[in-house]
Amino acid sequence: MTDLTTVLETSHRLLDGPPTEARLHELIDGVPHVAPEELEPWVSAQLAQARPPVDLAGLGVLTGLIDLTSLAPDDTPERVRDLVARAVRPAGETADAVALPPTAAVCLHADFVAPARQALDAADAPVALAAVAGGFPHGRSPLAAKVAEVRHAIDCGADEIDIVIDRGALVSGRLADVHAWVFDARRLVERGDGSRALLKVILETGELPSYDLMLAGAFLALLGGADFVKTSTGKGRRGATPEAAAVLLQAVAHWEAETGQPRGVKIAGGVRTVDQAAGYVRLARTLLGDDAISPARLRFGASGLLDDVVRRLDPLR
Ligand SMILES: O=C[C@H](O)COP(=O)(O)O
Repeated sequence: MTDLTTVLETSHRLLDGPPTEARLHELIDGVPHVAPEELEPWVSAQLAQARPPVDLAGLGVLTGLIDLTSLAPDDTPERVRDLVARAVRPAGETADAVALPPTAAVCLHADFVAPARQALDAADAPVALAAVAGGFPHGRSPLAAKVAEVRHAIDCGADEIDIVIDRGALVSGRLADVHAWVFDARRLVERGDGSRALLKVILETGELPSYDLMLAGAFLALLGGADFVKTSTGKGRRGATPEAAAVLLQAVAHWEAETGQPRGVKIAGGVRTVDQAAGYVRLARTLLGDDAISPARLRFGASGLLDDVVRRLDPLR
């Protein structure tokens, strides 16, 4: 895991100084441009070669990449406990339960971290607790409120924090503001005992007008210390698309080439079927390599994907 000093040193090296507006613009201008006329046919060709998993092992790998999510306005502590039980034992209390591993994480609103922590600790299973925080889904709360929400989630025991970028700042070219909020959040996920939570940064790609802006936002998030860049909140007009995921994967590949630091991509919003997920896995494998097909590098933030995984167990029982 990259520590805060490394984040600062890497940023200083790439920018050749502090994160001023001018230096950030220069850096982002140097990130390879995404041409839609090349990206879109390339993505289609990749998707045509995707092979959905058909056996228990393959479905298990996919399960282990899921951040099982509930971000409904009418969530309750009871629903949160059910979600945790499902994440821990995705196939339920049957003999097949051994066939599927736990999901990578559960992902919840920040006010449900405490009951989820309790349930996860009681289950003693390797499932991380992720919370959306910082004015999710729009990020338009005052900074003090965003800070307090992230801290609350950390203090209640979150292992991972999903924040949204300042999209207005990105779209209007205020790159220093985009970077500053990510870096603030990166500092906030540090705990008093020297450990820290993971930071995932949501671009809300479905609301961004160009692939270049997605790439710029993702690269700024990585520069600010994001462990993962994430496509969507699931609350926008459009969730993840294979093209947006490919752009974020390219940003992570470029980051790794420049810094030697591996980072991850979380694909979220509207991923409901194993076939869809297989397309994204294909893109990740092609752009980041086989080793990236692990929860340290690839996640699916999804409320319904696990249902399809479990459905596909039926013929195998
Ligand atoms: O971060 C996760 C998303 O909110 C999940 O979206 P979904 O309900 O479309 O799967």
